[in-house]
Amino acid sequence: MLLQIEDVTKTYPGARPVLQGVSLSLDAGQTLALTGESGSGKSTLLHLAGALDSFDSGEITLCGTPLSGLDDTGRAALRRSRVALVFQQFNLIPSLTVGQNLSFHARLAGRHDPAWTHELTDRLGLGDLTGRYPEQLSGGQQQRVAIGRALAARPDLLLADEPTGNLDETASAAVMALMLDLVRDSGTALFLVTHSERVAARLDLRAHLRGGRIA
Ligand SMILES: Nc1ncnc2c1ncn2[C@@H]1O[C@H](COP(=O)(O)OP(=O)(O)OP(=O)(O)O)[C@@H](O)[C@H]1O
Repeated sequence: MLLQIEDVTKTYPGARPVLQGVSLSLDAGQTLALTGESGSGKSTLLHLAGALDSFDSGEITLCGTPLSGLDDTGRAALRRSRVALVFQQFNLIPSLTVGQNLSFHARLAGRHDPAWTHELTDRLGLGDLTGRYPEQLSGGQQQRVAIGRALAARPDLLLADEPTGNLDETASAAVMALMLDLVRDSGTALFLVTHSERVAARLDLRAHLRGGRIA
């Protein structure tokens, strides 16, 4: 099991509980779509799964490591070696070219593989854009760079929070199709937060959050 979430609860200070006993699991290479109304806790759960934040009770085991026993430093180390993230905001580094952005995280993690980065660049249709800066790209192109950057380090788990939320329908469909092809071919597991039933239907597993639980 790559990711196991067991009876997890989470309350932000001064607020009512967001997650109230959530359990789900994901095998290596599996894809999971998480849906739920706005404010139901989808991003919160995704952040917990990626060791980005702490939780109150229950357990999350990522790549065999129970997260409850880790402090911020331990969580950061696990994240760097195993997890990649793609958000609605593309979060590219503005002062780096497309080519430099693509290899940035893989280099940081000591896992830069030029042949794989080259393949990603080609398959994402970014070959002619590697010398440009993020501000010189369309939204769809920027998100393709963000996906390439995320997968360049060959993570075990890709966490994607509404990755096509800022794109129009055509760009959104193209980016989603590329992301799904790439995660399947590279054996990366995908935990995807989406509002789209059509996208959710294409993944292996589905979970729906309601009232702080998986419905
Ligand atoms: N850092 C925080 N501090 C306090 N409350 C927070 C924090 N982050 C989220 N919340 C609250 O927790 C609840 C769940 O938020 P979350 O972002 O996980 O929902 P979501 O399902 O991803 O929503 P959306 O679909 O609108 O992005 C909301 O009521 C939100 O206001």
